[in-house]
Amino acid sequence: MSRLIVVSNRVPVPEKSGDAPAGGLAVALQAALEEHGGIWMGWSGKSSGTREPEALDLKDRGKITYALTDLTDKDVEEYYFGFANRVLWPICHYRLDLAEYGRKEMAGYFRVNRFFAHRLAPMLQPDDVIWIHDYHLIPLAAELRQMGVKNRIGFFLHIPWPPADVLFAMPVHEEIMRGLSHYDLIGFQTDHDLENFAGGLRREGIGNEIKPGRYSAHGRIFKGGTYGIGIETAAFANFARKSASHVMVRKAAASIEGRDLIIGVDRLDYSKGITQRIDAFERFIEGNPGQQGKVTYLQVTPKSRSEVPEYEAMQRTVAEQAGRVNGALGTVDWVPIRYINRSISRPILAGLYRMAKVGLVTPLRDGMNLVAKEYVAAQDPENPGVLVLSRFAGAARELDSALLVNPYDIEGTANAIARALSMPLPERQERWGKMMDYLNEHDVVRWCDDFLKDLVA
Ligand SMILES: O=P(O)(O)OC[C@H]1O[C@H](O[C@H]2O[C@H](CO)[C@@H](O)[C@H](O)[C@H]2O)[C@H](O)[C@@H](O)[C@@H]1O
Ligand SMILES: O=c1ccn([C@@H]2O[C@H](COP(=O)(O)OP(=O)(O)O)[C@@H](O)[C@H]2O)c(=O)[nH]1
Repeated sequence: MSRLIVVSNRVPVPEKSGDAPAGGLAVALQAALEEHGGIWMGWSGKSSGTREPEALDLKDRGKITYALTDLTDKDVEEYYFGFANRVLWPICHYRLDLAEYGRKEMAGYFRVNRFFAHRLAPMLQPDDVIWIHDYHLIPLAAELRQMGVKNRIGFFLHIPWPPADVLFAMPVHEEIMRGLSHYDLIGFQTDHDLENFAGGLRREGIGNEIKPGRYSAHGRIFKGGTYGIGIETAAFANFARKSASHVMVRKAAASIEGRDLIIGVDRLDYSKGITQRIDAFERFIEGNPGQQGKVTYLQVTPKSRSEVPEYEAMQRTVAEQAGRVNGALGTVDWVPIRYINRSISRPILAGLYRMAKVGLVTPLRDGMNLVAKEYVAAQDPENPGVLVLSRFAGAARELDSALLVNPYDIEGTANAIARALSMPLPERQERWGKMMDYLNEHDVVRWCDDFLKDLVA
């Protein structure tokens, strides 16, 4: 394959060549970029204030060039917080009630995509393969095509794609759908997302599936497929084993004083179902008084997108709820919920996952949910914990040996927690073994290879 050009809103730039990347996606894409040579372009995460951003900041790391651009305050406000995270994010997570449309934000979104195209185009060579990631950058291919770029361009959506009736509530859905038709391959996390996309094309009368995996719309023919993102399974399992002796993990283990640990790890986001999960935990304790004082529920929840009002409001809601439940259920020597509002490093997280008897992953809607996969990979094969997983996470399409729950059903989730905590070892091992086999085979490197193979075919 020729050079690979990756574009995503956020770019994990290593400090120096050979540094360990921050997570699975970075590992896989950096490996692919190393192999073929290439560029990873995106937003620096910084603002240039009211001034036009300077030229791209280029950082060479081996065969990879990281190309970062600042955005103006107005861009960040309208493109990132405004349209991407207050319109596309809620719509794609089926939350029509939370979408806040504004002409200004929509214009800002398309303007920033044009700006990205103008910065990227001069660096392109005719046989480069371009891979664009996520909802922030849907119109980027259309902008590049407008400038005469004929390269193969693929797009992977990390979040869900909604059914037609939800999508059509978004005023600019036609432009968004048209934008997608400029790609050569569109990848979704699950078959449900792909079906929703095809349904939207049909319902709008703008296109259809002309043969399996091949679509026609807006006068273009393109491919669509399902590529559920994986993790670095073997590496994660390995460092979970080592993390057990990490000083912070040992301290955490000592502090729970032999109680069973239940763990939840999520960005503070309304899509993650955190309030319903706390309700379910409370219901579990109320329904199982014998568990009082015997379990600790650790909820790790770093703040996210705090400038968006819905996220800011959630900070208060979840903190108050955790406080209320602790007040109602706790005793002088037992705090049922430990609610942590900051990010924990992956090595420590891996050790905590391994210590936890139950991994509670109950989003109301999620593209994939890598935490679910990491929790499984981190388990001790001799004594694995149980994953309680929302049927509405993309991961549930793959990890069907988890205890699948409907997160809106508080009683059902409470029962699943009880069942997980009392599950006999042979059943735990059987369920875990099936999930681990799947994760070993479908790791993040395979995800990357599968997508790129189809893109260039
Ligand atoms: O960049 P932020 O605004 O701080 O948000 C963090 C990331 O959130 C989303 O993650 C999604 O991708 C995961 C990997 O494919 C998937 O498991 C998860 O279900 C999705 O929610 C977002 O898509 C990323 O672009 C953000 O960087
Ligand atoms: O304190 C934290 C919380 C989360 N994560 C990582 O953030 C990612 C979250 O990915 P996921 O797909 O579950 O959800 P997203 O936040 O992308 O919607 C996972 O790799 C977690 O290990 C982390 O490193 N520290």
